[in-house]
Amino acid sequence: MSGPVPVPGTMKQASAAQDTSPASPPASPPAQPPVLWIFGYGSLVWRPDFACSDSHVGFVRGYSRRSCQGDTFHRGSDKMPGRVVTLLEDHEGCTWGVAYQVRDEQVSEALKYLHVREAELGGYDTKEVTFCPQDTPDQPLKALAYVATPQNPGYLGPALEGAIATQILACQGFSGHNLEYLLRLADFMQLCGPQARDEHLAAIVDAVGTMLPCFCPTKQALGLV
Ligand SMILES: N[C@@H](CCC(=O)N[C@@H](CS)C(=O)NCC(=O)O)C(=O)O
Repeated sequence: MSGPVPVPGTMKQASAAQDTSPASPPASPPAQPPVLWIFGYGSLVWRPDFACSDSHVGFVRGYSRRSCQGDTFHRGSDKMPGRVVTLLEDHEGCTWGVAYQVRDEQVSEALKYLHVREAELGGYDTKEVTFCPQDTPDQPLKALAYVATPQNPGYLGPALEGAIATQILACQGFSGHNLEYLLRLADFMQLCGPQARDEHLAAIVDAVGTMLPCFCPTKQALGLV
């Protein structure tokens, strides 16, 4: 369901010397569904940046959100990779986010955009998940999620929340500071309500809060009073 659509004319043509049978017509690009749901659980919850026809807040079961993916473009650099989130399979896990409905021409536009933003620049791959809208959890939807697996070169793996907070505070990239990424996601989770609490995310935010005075000393600490 994802990945670049082959561009007609770039397919390998059979050479005349080797093959006298008439060339088969070029394969048409893979058919894309007229309606597709895309599940966002990181920056996509607050910056989807693609046109959609509908969206719902909700959750996917069987996965936990973890800050395990390194990011050397959007929120970090090659020397100082930031930390962004991915989904880890977890039988007892539940991750809240937003599902966006794209229709008709929106489908190819969204997939083309997300392939660059998520796959090429972020190291994410696509995975089908079952999304439960907050208001109708008994009417689940199949959705496409972008997941950074341990096999991708940018994967950093788990770390203690204090170490993750230190890394986030020190990193920024093309899309902004890594702290903005964390706090905007935390803001979204606040809006989802207490039933959506993400202990991992909350622990990182708490750790950042204990470290910020070191980064933002008070006037007293600066001897200005
Ligand atoms: N795929 C997850 C995570 C997406 C994510 O955070 N991807 C990074 C790529 S490394 C991104 O798009 N960052 C844009 C930004 O930080 O503004 C989602 O569904 O939200």
